[in-house]
Amino acid sequence: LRSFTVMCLQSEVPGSAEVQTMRVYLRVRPFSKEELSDNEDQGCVVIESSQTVTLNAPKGSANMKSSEKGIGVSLHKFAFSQIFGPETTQSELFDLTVKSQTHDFLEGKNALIFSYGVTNAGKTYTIQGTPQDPGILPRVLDATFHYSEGRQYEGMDLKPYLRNDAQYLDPDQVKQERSAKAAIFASVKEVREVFFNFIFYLSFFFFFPKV
Ligand SMILES: Nc1ncnc2c1ncn2[C@@H]1O[C@H](COP(=O)(O)OP(=O)(O)OP(=O)(O)O)[C@@H](O)[C@H]1O
Repeated sequence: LRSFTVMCLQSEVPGSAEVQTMRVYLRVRPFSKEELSDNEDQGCVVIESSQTVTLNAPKGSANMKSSEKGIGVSLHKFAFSQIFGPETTQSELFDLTVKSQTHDFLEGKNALIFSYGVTNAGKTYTIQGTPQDPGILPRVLDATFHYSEGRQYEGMDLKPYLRNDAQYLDPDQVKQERSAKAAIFASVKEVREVFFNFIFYLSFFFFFPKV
């Protein structure tokens, strides 16, 4: 059964260090034309309700063979926070799963999202998507940039520190930072001028080699 992806979403509960919430979603992708022509659609994944699914072992599979011999069962029922069928669009999936967590994340709460499934299940399509049909990641980035519009800190007295922290600078430190920045820009300008002069002389000799 190569046609489904499981997506887990774990987020922090405000005001509690210990209690964690985890939601597990199932997405069943449509069969491709090649899979349909290979008769892979055997009704193995049956969505019973928005939260329960029944999996029937495919014909000829080890699971089916052992159940025919009376060992084990060929039918399994699973429950999920929510199940999304093959008709679900990228935007519907985002709106119904990650959207509210994105808002919480932007307000400072931690969240973890991961997808799980066998090869060809649709993990990349779900997380990354295509330029025409973006997945969760570009949609979260889009929401993040929209959220940060008009919220940028205009002051110059904050400096990134380590991986995810910032230091406040006093007025003297701000002055030092400004002069260090000016020195960097001046050296870049100098390098650029030397480079352009070099290109100019090179093209001059190329066009007038005998001068
Ligand atoms: N919901 C969907 N609608 C339409 N096509 C889909 C959907 N999900 C996946 N596909 C298509 O199914 C194929 C397999 O999907 P994808 O590459 O995302 O699988 P994967 O789980 O990332 O595989 P792998 O683990 O091998 O990288 C791709 O051609 C993809 O475009």
